[in-house]
Amino acid sequence: MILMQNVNKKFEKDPILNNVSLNVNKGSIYGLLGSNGAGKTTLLKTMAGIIKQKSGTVEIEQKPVFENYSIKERLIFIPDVLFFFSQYTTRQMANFYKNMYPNWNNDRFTQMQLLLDLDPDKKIHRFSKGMQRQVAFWLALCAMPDYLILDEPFDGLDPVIRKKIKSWVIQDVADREMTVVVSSHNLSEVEDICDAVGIIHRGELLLEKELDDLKSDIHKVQLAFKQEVSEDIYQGLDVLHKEKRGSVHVCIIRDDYYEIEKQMEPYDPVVFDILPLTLEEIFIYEMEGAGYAIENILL
Ligand SMILES: Nc1ncnc2c1ncn2[C@@H]1O[C@H](COP(=O)(O)OP(=O)(O)OP(=O)(O)O)[C@@H](O)[C@H]1O
Repeated sequence: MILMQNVNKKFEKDPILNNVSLNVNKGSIYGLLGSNGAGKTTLLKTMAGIIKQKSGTVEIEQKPVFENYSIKERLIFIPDVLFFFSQYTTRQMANFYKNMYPNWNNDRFTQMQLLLDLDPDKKIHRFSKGMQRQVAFWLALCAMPDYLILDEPFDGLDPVIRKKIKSWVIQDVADREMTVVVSSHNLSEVEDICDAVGIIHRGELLLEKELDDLKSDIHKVQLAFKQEVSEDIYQGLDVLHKEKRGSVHVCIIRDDYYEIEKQMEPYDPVVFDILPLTLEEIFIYEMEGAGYAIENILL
């Protein structure tokens, strides 16, 4: 489990992280979302123990991460700007990783070579940007980390490789409870793999939610009635947003499906549809409820 509590970080005098607290459960995939400059990279580097917070605590398995060698040999951070030793081939990097990470798996290195179709003896800097990213995942996953922290990991990967790598990550989460944190600007990019999502804006964590809770609990409802109806129809329901499109009422309600049905039935609607929301829609309304326009933060 990764736990950050009241973390503050400044660069010179500029506050970059403001009182950030977050919680990543073991064996889960946590999506960290935010616009350019929101503080995602700074937060991930702090979480990975690469930089030190000014105040607050950053712990993995209840131990501080910074300068903690026993945690770091089980944790891999793939940065948004990749780093490899110049002139090194993937095989040479693999030898370096073998010494750094005690759980290194050589058989896996050979198996993945076939699946990725990359030459391990070619100098990495001669690969394309997307291929270098594949090398980063290849090495990271062969190190068998318990914690994988990924900063904008899928940028530059083609859709086929992206799918393949996502499935390997998910497999490791399922098979051996690897814990993953992944940052992105794009909700739809991480929606299919995450169990929980946090949104950071100007160094503050605005929202942190488990996706299952969100999805089962929020609905788009379309209603039309023979006669005019008053606002009473919504009484007792948690309505996040409502608008009228012609004669159709469209509203977003955070409530149980059956509760909504029970409430509306006495008004005998001629149109009554309860629809699920996409994750992007859910966040738009959640953030609207918190007083933020998500368009300025993510879209
Ligand atoms: N080494 C540094 N020195 C000074 N300021 C920095 C440094 N690194 C980051 N910052 C500042 O911290 C803020 C947050 O940057 P950060 O890279 O964490 O954001 P981000 O959410 O990852 O952005 P992006 O999506 O653009 O990569 C920015 O205002 C940036 O200018």
